[in-house]
Amino acid sequence: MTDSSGKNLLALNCGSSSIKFAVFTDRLERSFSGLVEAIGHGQTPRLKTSTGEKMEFGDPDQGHAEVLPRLINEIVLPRAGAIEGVGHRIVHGGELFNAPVRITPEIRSGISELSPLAPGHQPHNLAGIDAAKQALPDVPQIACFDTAFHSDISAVRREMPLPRHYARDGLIRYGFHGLSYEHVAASLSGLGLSSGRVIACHLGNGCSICGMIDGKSVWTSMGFTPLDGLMMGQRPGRLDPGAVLWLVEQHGGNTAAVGKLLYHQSGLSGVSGLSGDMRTLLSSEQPDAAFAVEMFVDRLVQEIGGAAVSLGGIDALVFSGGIGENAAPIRVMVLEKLEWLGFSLDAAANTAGASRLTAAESARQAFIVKADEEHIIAQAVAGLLG
Ligand SMILES: Nc1ncnc2c1ncn2[C@@H]1O[C@H](COP(=O)(O)OP(=O)(O)O)[C@@H](O)[C@H]1O
Ligand SMILES: CC(=O)OP(=O)(O)O
Ligand SMILES: [Mg+2]
Repeated sequence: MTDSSGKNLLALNCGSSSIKFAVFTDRLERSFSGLVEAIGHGQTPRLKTSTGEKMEFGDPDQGHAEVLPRLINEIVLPRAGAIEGVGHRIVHGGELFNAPVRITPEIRSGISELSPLAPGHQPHNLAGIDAAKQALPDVPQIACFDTAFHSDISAVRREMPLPRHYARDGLIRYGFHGLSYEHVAASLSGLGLSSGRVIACHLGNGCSICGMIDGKSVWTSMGFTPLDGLMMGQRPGRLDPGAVLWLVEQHGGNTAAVGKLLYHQSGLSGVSGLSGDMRTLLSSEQPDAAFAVEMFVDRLVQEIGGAAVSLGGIDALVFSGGIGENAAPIRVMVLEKLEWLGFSLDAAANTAGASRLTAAESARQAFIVKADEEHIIAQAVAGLLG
C-alpha cells in the first residue's frame, strides 16, 4: 500500500524508448508502478500500470519531454501519496559521477554537458529531472548513474588503443546499464552465486553484457557511448571504425545524419527493415526479420565468448531486460550455441520463463533475473536522504 504519511519515494527510469516508474514505501516496497513504452519511434506510446490500466498515452510525434509531465501529474501523483524523494536513472555519469548525488543546478549542468555522449538517453533523463522538479519543486531529487557500476574496471580495459592523452581527456570505456547490473549483482547470493564468474546479459531496447567476478564489474560490452557492443533495437553495436569514417564521407561530412543512422535507424530495426521490437520480429514470416534475429544472436554469443575469456571462464549466465526475460526462443538459440561451454538447456523451464533455465546436471547454470533498476534507484534515494 502507498504510505500517505509522506514517506514514499519515486523512481524514474527514462530509457531510450520507454519510461519506467515505481513508487516505493519507506520499507522500499513497490506500491505502484508501470511504464510507458514505444516512445519516439513513430508509434503511439502505450501506458501499463501495476493496477492493470492499459491505454494509449500521447501521440506518435511526442517524445519523453511531452509524455513525462502528464505521466507524473495525471497517473503517478494521484496514486502515490506524498513523495519525499525522487530518484532518476541517469545514463552517463562521465568521469564526474561515480555515486548517487543530490541534483542541484550545478549537477544538472554537469549531467547536461554529457548529452553528446548519450544523445539517445541523456536528454530524456534531463526531461525526467525537469518534469519532476516542476511537479514537486520542494522535493529532493537524486541522480543515479548507469556508468558508476563499471568505474572500477581496470585501466587496460577502460582505455582504448589510441594515444593515451585521449584517455586523459575522458575518451575511455564507461559502460552502461549499471543500475540493472547492480540489481543482478544483489540477486546473485539468492541464486547461490555470490562468488564466481557471472556474465549478465541486459537485453532490452539497448543491449549490453557485463562480466562480473564476485558481483563486481570487470568487463562490459558498451563503451564511451551506448553504441558499442551488442546489436540492439535501433543501434548496430560494435562496428569497424573504418565503416563509420566511410559513412561520414558518404553523408558529405554530416555527422548528425550519421548519428541518426547509428542511434535510431540501425540494429534490429535497420537490418529487418520492419521493426526494432523483438516481439514483432519473432512473430514475422519475413526473411529479413529472421536474418536480423540470427545476426542478433550471433553477435551476442560472440561477445559472451569475449567476456568469458576476460573473466578466465564462466560459472553462470544471467538473462535480463525485456528480451532476456521474455523471449524464450532467443534464450534457446543462445544456450544451444553455448552448449560447448557446458550449458545444457531445460526446455520446459525456458518455455515457462522459470528462474533457472538449465538442467540440474548442466555443468554451468543460466538464470533469468528480472531487471529492477527502480529498486536500486529507490535504495540510493533512501540512503542519501537518511
Ligand atoms: N514477450 C516478449 N517476447 C519477445 N520480446 C519481448 C517480449 N516482451 C518484451 N520484449 C522485447 O523487449 C524489448 C524491450 O525491452 P525493455 O527492457 O522493456 O526496453 P527498454 O530498454 O526500453 O527498457 C523489445 O525488443 C521488446 O520486443
Ligand atoms: C544505455 C542503454 O542502452 O539504455 P536503454 O536500454 O534504456 O536504451
Ligand atoms: Mg533498458
